[in-house]
Amino acid sequence: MKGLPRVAIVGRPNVGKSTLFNRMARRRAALVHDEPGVTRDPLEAEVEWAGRRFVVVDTGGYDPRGEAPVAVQVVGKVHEAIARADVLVLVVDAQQGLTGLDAEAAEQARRAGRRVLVAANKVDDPARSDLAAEFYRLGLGDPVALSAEHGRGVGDLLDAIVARLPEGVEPPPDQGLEPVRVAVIGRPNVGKSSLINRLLGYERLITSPEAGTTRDVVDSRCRHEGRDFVLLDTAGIRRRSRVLAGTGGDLERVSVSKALASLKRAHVALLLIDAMEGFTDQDRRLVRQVEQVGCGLVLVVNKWDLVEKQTGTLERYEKGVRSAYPLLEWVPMVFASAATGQRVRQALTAAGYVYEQAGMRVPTATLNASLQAAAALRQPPSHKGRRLKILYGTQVAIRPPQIVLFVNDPDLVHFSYQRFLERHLRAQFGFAGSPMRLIVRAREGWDRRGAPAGPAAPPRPTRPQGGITMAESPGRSRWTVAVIGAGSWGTALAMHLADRGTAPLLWARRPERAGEIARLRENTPYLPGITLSPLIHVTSDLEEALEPPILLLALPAQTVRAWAERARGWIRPEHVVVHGSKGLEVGTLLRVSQVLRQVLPDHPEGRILTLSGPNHAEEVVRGVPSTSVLAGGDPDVQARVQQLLMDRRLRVYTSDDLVGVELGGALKNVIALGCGISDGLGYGDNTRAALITRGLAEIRRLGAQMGAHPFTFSGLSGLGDLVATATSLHSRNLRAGRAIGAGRRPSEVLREGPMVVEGAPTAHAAVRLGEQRGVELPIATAVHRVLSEEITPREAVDSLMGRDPRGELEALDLAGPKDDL
Ligand SMILES: NC(=O)C1=CN([C@@H]2O[C@H](COP(=O)(O)OP(=O)(O)OC[C@H]3O[C@@H](n4cnc5c(N)ncnc54)[C@H](OP(=O)(O)O)[C@@H]3O)[C@@H](O)[C@H]2O)C=CC1
Ligand SMILES: O=C(CO)COP(=O)(O)O
Repeated sequence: MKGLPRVAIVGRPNVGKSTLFNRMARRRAALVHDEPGVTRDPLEAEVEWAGRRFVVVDTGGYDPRGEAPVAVQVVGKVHEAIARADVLVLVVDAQQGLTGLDAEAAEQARRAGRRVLVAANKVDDPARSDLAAEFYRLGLGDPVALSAEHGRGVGDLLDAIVARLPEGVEPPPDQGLEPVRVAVIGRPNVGKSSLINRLLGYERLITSPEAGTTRDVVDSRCRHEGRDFVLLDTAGIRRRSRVLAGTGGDLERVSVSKALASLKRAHVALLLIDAMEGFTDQDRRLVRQVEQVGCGLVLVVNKWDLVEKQTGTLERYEKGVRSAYPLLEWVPMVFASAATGQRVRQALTAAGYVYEQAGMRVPTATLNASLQAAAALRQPPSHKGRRLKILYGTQVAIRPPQIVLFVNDPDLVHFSYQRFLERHLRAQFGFAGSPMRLIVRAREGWDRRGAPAGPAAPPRPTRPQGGITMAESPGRSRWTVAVIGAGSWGTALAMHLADRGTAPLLWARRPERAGEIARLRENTPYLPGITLSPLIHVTSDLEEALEPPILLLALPAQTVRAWAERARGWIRPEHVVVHGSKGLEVGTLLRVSQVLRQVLPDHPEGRILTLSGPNHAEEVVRGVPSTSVLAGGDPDVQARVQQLLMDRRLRVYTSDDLVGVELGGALKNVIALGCGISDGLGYGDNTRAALITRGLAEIRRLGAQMGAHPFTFSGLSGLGDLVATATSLHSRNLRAGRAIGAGRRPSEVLREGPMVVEGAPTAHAAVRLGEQRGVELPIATAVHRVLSEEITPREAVDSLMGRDPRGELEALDLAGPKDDL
């Protein structure tokens, strides 16, 4: 709702503001009750009328004379809502007539300098519109006579509002991800409203130590890690019996039933418990409630700052809570403090994760392989000589995941075996934080007592190979993520995402290429023979490509600057930019993340990352088990991207060594070229092993000098990627090197295309970097001289082998100055 004009409904208590709000928002969300002052927290809703969209805000009753602490806070909230509004609707009660408080509220509204409309409510009898005339005296123009209760006159009011909205174009309706609806639940006074205030970043809801302050279900939107969340605040949930017997009366009962109803609207519940009080019976009941409703769960241990800690306190605490209820074993726990803000946002990260997990869909083939493995691990039970047979299983629903098991005889499924199966499936697939439904059915055609009546073929799997896919949720835009660059790597990444159920947008720089890929559903020059998933939307429209919050850049390193300059105008601060380029910029000697930061100086540093590792596009696209590493960015952003990409085919690690990971990925290409040259010359495995090992030594030397962690080069983006590139026929660098070693002219080989040979420009940059920083790089220098046609491949080998004797570990600086570029 960001960017929409705002309309605030104001007025003294009990004039019918909430009823009017509900009419305008066409819903029954605000509590409507005869007791004055019921609505305390501002409610918001998006309204569309006569082609315009705006946000309507319901405020608490304006009563500056009220002395209760809550009444004082309400006045503050009303002022806040007025200050943020473009148009004010002052609601008055036409049946009661003009009161002193109406006049005061009108004065406040006038002073705010906003456009004001007077809504004379409760004109239930159309013949009595004259009742509204009296309010003309407020000096705010013609009052609109209406009856919010019956809906009469509300259209006229909406017309009048639209006529007063500021000029301008509202942003298009949000086409991003479906917002994750989060219900914040817990016993009274565990800090629900404080937590929400923290998450929203400003005092949005009224908090008070008085139990039961938040009487209404209040929806509030916020964004976290590029995703929208709707927080549903609830009344403190108490046991129904206590409420009924308690003192709150009617109003409290309404609040509690609405709070429970909000669980039904939620994707994920954040259950707050009080760290000092521990996990209580009431908390257990709430977990059961969540499990019955079927939404996801995150447990937030609030007030953790107040707990005295010794070694192992957290682990002991966690163990105790998890053992209190079976589902809790699988639920993310966040130890937070709403008072200090500590780890509060992690609760949203966890909620996003649980949302994704609950939407996971396991292909039937994978599920059945897992069920077979389970049966091998633990023999199914038998009774009176008959053994349980699990014929096949299939996942029939998500949120929560529902798996139907077809068996020979459901009576043979003992509770403990069902529990074992659930544990086994969770251990394999996760479904973290989500209840899981295992439904056992007798397969039709099976005689309960004996053999099959017909062939028992399992249903055809939806995808030929295994792997887990994330379901596309209703309303979830296809564009969570855009892959920028439709070469080999970009296409493979897009396919990987699509296989996980995330519909990506794939940007190709040339319209004709985008058109061809879209038409053929194949990227023929780069990944021939691979049929593109229908979930991939191909575009060459850069503005469209920059809509999604996550951008995965798969561009040649030398082209990143020009692309970022073109994209700059559309890149928003919330964009997470992950680049997969493996190279150094020749002109500036910068790493690609540095290039991005130079072009986008105001972009949050925590949102620029790199993904690197031994990942040949040709193999990733086939789902060959692969590993990769994500570096840079804030840990929570890393976690989000990790979660976006990771599954049982691509295992994604994280690292905080951006310099090392980028340098490893860039420089291994140079060494791989060298290995190719050696192969082309007809040398053998000894030479390749020598080049890999000594090449890594010089990468580490330069890296350490630039502030990288030396161990990074023994990792996936160092040794791992070097081995993959220097030994695989998929590698363009290796192939180019081989052609050159075999006698072809480097300039000709490098011009051939269409695929980029990153090692060539990077060799040039590396040599200059080495000179600048006084680091010896003999292999990179030899490769560079061959590529520039200064020396022949054979001369290069002679020059390397003829160097002065030295110790193997000589000049291996393990720590150098931080890279300050
Ligand atoms: N291939 C792989 O397995 C992996 C590659 N990488 C890295 O990813 C990056 C991209 O490699 P990869 O996809 O393999 O490269 P490819 O050679 O397969 O494709 C290059 C892509 O870049 C596009 N391109 C070329 N020039 C420009 C430009 N000036 N502006 C924008 N786009 C341009 C090409 O478009 P067009 O077709 O229109 O020319 C093409 O889509 C490299 O840094 C590489 O090292 C990382 C991991 C794995
Ligand atoms: O980086 C790659 C694999 O990890 C791809 O290497 P090439 O660019 O040499 O094909």
